[in-house]
Amino acid sequence: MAAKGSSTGRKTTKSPAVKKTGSKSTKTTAAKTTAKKANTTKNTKSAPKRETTRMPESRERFGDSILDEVILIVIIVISAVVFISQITSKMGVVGQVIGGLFQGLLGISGVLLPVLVIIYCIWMLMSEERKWSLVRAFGGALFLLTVASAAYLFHPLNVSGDLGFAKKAMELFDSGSLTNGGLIGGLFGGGLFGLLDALGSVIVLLAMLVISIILATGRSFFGAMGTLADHQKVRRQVRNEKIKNKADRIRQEEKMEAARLEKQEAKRRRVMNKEDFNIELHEVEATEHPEVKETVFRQKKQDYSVKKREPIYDFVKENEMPMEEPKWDFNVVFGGKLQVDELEQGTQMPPKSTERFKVVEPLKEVAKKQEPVEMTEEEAVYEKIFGEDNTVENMAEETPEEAWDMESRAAALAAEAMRAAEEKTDFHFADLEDAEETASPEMDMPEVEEPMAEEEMPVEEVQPVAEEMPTDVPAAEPAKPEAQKETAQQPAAAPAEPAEKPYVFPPISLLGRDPGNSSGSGILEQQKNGRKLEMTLKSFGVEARVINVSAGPTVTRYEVSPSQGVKVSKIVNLADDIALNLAASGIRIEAPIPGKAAVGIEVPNKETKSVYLRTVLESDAFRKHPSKLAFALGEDITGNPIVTDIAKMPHLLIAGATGSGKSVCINTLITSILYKADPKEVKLLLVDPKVVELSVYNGIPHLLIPVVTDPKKASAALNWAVREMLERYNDFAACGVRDIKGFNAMKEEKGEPEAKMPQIVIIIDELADLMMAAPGEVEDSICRLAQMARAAGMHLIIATQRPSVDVITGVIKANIPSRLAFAVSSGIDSRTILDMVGAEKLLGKGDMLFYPSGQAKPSRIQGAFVTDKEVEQIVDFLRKSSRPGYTQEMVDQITAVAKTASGPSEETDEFFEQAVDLILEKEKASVSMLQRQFRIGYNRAARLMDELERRGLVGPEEGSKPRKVLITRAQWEEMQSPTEENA
Ligand SMILES: Nc1ncnc2c1ncn2[C@@H]1O[C@H](COP(=O)(O)OP(=O)(O)OP(=O)(O)O)[C@@H](O)[C@H]1O
Repeated sequence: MAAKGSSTGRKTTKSPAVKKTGSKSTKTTAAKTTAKKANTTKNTKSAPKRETTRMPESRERFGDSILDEVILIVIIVISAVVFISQITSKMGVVGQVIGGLFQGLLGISGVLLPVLVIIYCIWMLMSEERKWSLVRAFGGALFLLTVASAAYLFHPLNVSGDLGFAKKAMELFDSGSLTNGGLIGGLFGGGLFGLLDALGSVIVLLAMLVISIILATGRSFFGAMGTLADHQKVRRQVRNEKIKNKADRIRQEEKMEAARLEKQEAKRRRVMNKEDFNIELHEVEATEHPEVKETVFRQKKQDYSVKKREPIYDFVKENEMPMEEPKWDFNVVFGGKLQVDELEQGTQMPPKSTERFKVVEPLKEVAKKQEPVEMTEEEAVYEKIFGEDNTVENMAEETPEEAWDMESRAAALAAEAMRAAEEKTDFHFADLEDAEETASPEMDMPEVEEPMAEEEMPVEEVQPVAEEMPTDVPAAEPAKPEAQKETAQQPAAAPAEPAEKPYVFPPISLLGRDPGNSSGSGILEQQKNGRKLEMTLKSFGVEARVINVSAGPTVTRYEVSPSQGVKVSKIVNLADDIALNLAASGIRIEAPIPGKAAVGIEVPNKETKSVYLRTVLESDAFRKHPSKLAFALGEDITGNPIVTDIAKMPHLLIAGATGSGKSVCINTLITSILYKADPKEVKLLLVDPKVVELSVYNGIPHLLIPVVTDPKKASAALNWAVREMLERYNDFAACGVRDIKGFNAMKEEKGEPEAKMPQIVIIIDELADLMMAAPGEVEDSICRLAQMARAAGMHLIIATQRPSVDVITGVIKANIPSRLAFAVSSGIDSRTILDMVGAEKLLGKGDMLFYPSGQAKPSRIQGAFVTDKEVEQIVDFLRKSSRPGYTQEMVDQITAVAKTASGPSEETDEFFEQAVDLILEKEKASVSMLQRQFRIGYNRAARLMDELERRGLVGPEEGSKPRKVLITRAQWEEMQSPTEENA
């Protein structure tokens, strides 16, 4: 079909030429009887000539017409006749003549000649390349000559040497047959043999054979050899590929099998966990927010773990953190004396838990083994607070100068003992006694076991029994009941007697120790990911090398150095593709890493690791930090502890979606202060409109006033803070100093250390709630504090889960330079907090971007983790060892401020009269004008405008135009006068 089609096509293209030729021959030859035939003949003959100009493509092709095909068929038939005539005598006389002629001339080659011709013609018919080739014909002839000569050499004819050439030739011709080379073979082969003998002749003939084949086929001999080699190479490659694929398949199957097994194992573990945990719907004890409910996973009630208030955190954490079970309690309380069997006997620990209470070497001995280290004065003090050798024995050996320490630590130990007993029995000593009065350094340790033995009884029964035998408990003399929780909930009613009592730093053992078993990404995984990263970038045309890898607790950073001419933005744009190739949940790209000629690609670890607050607090960075406001933030991307100074920030904005880790961060901040600063040096003002987050701190000595939960009071507290700040400025001016440092240094010099000013940290957990309640006042106070409080030693920490512009207003943002962003839901939120995207890529659970003032770019940090339970323990300890620092007087003072602060805003805004003056002066009114003029928030300005409208002073809203002022100054004065008269 194709051949037919092409032949039709060819005919169509050829027709004009045919026509032209026809007209030309008509002109030259007058009488043409068979014009068509003549035309056709002429056409075939003259075609090559014409086609040089008109149809160059068809000139090269033989067989474009049917006639060509006919010619080829005729040639094939003639060749067949020649061939048959030579192999049989049945072709008659003609056959005999033809046979004799060909065999006489060529011998065996006479048979090969028609065969070759037939093959060639068939090839011509089949092939697309239809052109006669002289070279091929020559190659064929050479081949026949070679064969004939070879036949002569192998089968020489016996020709008499005496004959002349003509006779000799006749004889060769006559004796030509299928077994020899005939006349031509005899002449050429004979000549060759005569000249080169047998070997030389064979070599020449072989050479001729190769040349003839090359010429006839048109294929290069060496090319063919090369192709053969290539074919073999390709075949080998294919075979290798197949083997590789098979290996890959097997590996894949193995992987899938491993994944399946892992899944099964995980399922099994989940089932086991489910058996261990009950799901309870826990209603938080906040009566003001009865709708607040959380689903928590709690360990099944065990006789030793029943407690009224359980911390709320997810069960994974509970599993991960062995500190939940007070291994360290026993170290500290019993100084390593208590043995496992005693414990088991006394506490009825379940077998799983007792593993953790292994025999602990007495700490004193451990201390002895340690090499004496030279300590600075500060470290020595620190060691007293943080060291684990604060056992009773050690305390007994202490000098009288350290008596305060002994006393306070005795209180601490008593508190520990009580807490341990409480944990075991659900019995709260706080309900019965005053820990301070009963603390005694000479505690009789074994007695401690007795209340624990009560554990064997059902929990319900423990309480009455405990009440009946208070003397059984070492630090449990009957005392006036002091309801600590009531203190927490009704702070104003907690008058604190001003008792001069030194602050006892909470022991570090109250915080859980890092078990150190979980790891970040392994080295192998890092190498694999590094290679994948390079390959991925390469596949997108980015030449880059991974030059360094830093593995942090939750993410691993690959430092990629791009080649010359690669745009950094190109790598940044590939973030999603890289995440896809590394099968990562999401990656963040830091381009470039500040101070390095590399781009940081942060990939989440498959296994994340919690950063324990204790680890950071025990680090030199925290211990040796000179500031009392050192904040143990967490660990950076390389796993180094990060400690920052709140005093330098000087104010901090913390924002992040719900559940991202803000509250834990605030807890670590407060805990850092509790471990670093005496209440005389640092005071806290905690504002918690959410009620549940910070109320736990009620009763600690650092608090200026009890935790403020009422938004109205919060705004009053901020007003108080502003006044305090201004008073401090007055004091500075009076003393001729510039800031709190100068003031305190001066007082120290004068020998009046008690007159020193404490630094104040104001912490607001959830700004959004405050902004809703009293937007204008809160914004005003925050701004004034943020602008001026630094020198006065007052610092603001503001947290919010709503990073929107109506909460974090431009004014607030402009005045709070340091930012801490936790995971947020969108790039827009990230921009609101950090002025750049990135926080939306964070992983949650304490993964944060810390952007302090003065730093070029935010740095990624995994926040330290402190559990609610640990916080409770620390607070319990502080409550028992010291008194709250606030007085009723102070609380009353703030309440009074609250009244005045809420007074005018409830009725008429304090700016009302000034607003009237302003609109009368400008003869127009708009909310933005009021905002600008009085520096108040939108809500307050809008309320002011509503009030103006209600009183008929301004007209209604007119879209974007300012409102009309409906009265004149004279009218307003008239309106005012009767009021004044009444007044
Ligand atoms: N640094 C951390 N390390 C490990 N896990 C953490 C860390 N911070 C928080 N988490 C986990 O995240 C959970 C939620 O944290 P947190 O309560 O602080 O969130 P939040 O941002 O305060 O939420 P909300 O705004 O709703 O109060 C915690 O219960 C804890 O399991």
